[in-house]
Amino acid sequence: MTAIEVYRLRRKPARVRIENYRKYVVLNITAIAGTLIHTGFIGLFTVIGADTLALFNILSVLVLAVSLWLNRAGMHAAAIYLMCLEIAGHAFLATATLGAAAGFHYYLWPVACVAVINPRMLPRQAAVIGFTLIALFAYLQLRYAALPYGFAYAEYLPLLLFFNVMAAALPLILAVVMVRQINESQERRLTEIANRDELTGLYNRRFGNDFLHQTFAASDRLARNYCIAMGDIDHFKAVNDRYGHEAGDQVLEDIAIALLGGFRRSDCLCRWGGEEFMIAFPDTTRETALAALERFRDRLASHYSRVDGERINVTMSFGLVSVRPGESVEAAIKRADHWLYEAKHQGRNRIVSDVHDTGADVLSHTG
Ligand SMILES: Nc1nc2c(ncn2[C@@H]2O[C@H](COP(=O)(O)OP(=O)(O)OP(=O)(O)O)[C@@H](O)[C@H]2O)c(=O)[nH]1
Repeated sequence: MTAIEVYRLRRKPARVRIENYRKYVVLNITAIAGTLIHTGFIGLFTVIGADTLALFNILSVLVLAVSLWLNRAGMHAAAIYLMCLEIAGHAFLATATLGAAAGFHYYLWPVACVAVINPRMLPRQAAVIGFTLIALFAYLQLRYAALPYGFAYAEYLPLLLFFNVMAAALPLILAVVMVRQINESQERRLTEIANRDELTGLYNRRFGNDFLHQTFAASDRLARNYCIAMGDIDHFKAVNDRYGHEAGDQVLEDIAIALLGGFRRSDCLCRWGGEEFMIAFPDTTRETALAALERFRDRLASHYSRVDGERINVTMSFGLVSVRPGESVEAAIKRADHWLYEAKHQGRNRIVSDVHDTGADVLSHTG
């Protein structure tokens, strides 16, 4: 469970489901803000002499209190419908009483917006309700535009219009911002899922390949050093055979954690497949990459996985290449694979790297 989920779990009322927490908070804020606004309106309407409206606002406050209770009880859809009904009724009555110049019919816009984004409603149904509410807005505007204002403090009418337009815009903008946030976070999450290996959380082969293709071109253009290492756990089959597949998975996860702690953030760590890993070192000389791999191999020597009280220690072999100018991703990977094979052949637990400028030298680092 993520930290934010733990926080939500602590804060939410018992009957609100964790996946509805965001909805619960937004509805709560809306209902509380609505209650405060309507309480203010009770005073305002009493002062200007619109007693029917003042009485209606007492009813509005009660309706919003019921909505708050429904929201806390987990009945979010019922809370939304009740609030929308209250706002629409109030907009109608206030406009019919004070005229369109007071701007109460503007509250129909956020109600239409909430109706349309409510996921409980079918899209067609939501569209019909949305258009009906906007049609009601247009009707009120046309019908009551010329209604003479017959109450006290007429000079403050423009101020009331300004307040109503701003207050009505607030939930509208909040709703759109919320939808945007949800969209962006879902997009980020989907991209993460598509790019990551499920077991280890490292990047997967598809992402690794894309990364190599993108960074190779830039590196070549700028004549920068670039290294690639292919790594493979030694005798991993024996781990599976002796301790079981689940223990093998545990070892893979622990290796991934060790890899993440062992290299720079700019290096790209991928699970290439099975028990094979690819590390891309952009903007890095062969000597630096070799030193980093050596440090990692040292680290691995004192690194254990614990499975059912047993300590499992594994070693890894690496093939390292410094990318040649103009070399393709596929050719560089093939060479790294070749030196990995050579490392296995020479007895494992070592790093074998090429020296590309001669194409002949082979450095072998053993434990
Ligand atoms: N537990 C687990 N095992 C895996 C996974 N992917 C691949 N393997 C195992 O990794 C083992 C790889 O075995 P081999 O290719 O023979 O290589 P090795 O035993 O590591 O020997 P060398 O590479 O020659 O040192 C196989 O037993 C696979 O089943 C995985 O996701 N989880």
